[in-house]
Amino acid sequence: MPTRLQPEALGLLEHRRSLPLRALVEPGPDAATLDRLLAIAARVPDHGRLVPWRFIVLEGPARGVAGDRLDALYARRMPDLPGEKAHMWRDYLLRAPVTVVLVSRPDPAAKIPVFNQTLSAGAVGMNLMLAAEALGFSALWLLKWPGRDSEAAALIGVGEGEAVAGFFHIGRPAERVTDRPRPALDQIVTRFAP
Ligand SMILES: Cc1cc2nc3c(=O)[nH]c(=O)nc-3n(C[C@H](O)[C@H](O)[C@H](O)COP(=O)(O)O)c2cc1C
Repeated sequence: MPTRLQPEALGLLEHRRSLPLRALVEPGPDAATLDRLLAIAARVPDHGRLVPWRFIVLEGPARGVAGDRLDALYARRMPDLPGEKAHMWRDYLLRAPVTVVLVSRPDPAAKIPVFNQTLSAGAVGMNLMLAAEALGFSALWLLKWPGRDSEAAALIGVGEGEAVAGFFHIGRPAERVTDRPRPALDQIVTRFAP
């Protein structure tokens, strides 16, 4: 088959970069667009077709409710928390119009190694980033305390045996940012020379 370049796809792959949370603004994706975005995100290599990942969508007022619950737990954990941080997780979750929590749920009893299953979740994350961009949005992949603490993660519906692979904050891009340094190929590529 002849090679067919896809310039738009290449442009996206060669120039995409993350924006800061403050630059992800309303309007977020509507329900149909978010479904499309998640369907694209889920189109990844998946050894054994185990679907070892899932999504939890935080949108609308549910973001604030989730944030309040996280703030309450955070305050219990940190009795000396300064007053100005009392609502930090609420503020965090209300920044972007939509946040998708990507949950990794490898099956340890499966024949497929857990590592393979975990890598598949990472692939979902990157696909989600690219899908957001292709649909006219921008996404930021973060994994802060609410995703790393199992009790906090449970407050937003993450179960036992599951782990948060990332919070994907999605919105319209309100800023342009210059690229960050990328690794030089000679630092990361070697050729096996027997
Ligand atoms: C699993 C994962 C977790 C991350 N968590 C954070 C985070 O908590 N805070 C942060 O500043 N950046 C975090 N990052 C990095 C940002 O997502 C962002 O990608 C990076 O700063 C810029 O990359 P890009 O412009 O190439 O997309 C994380 C990245 C990954 C893959």
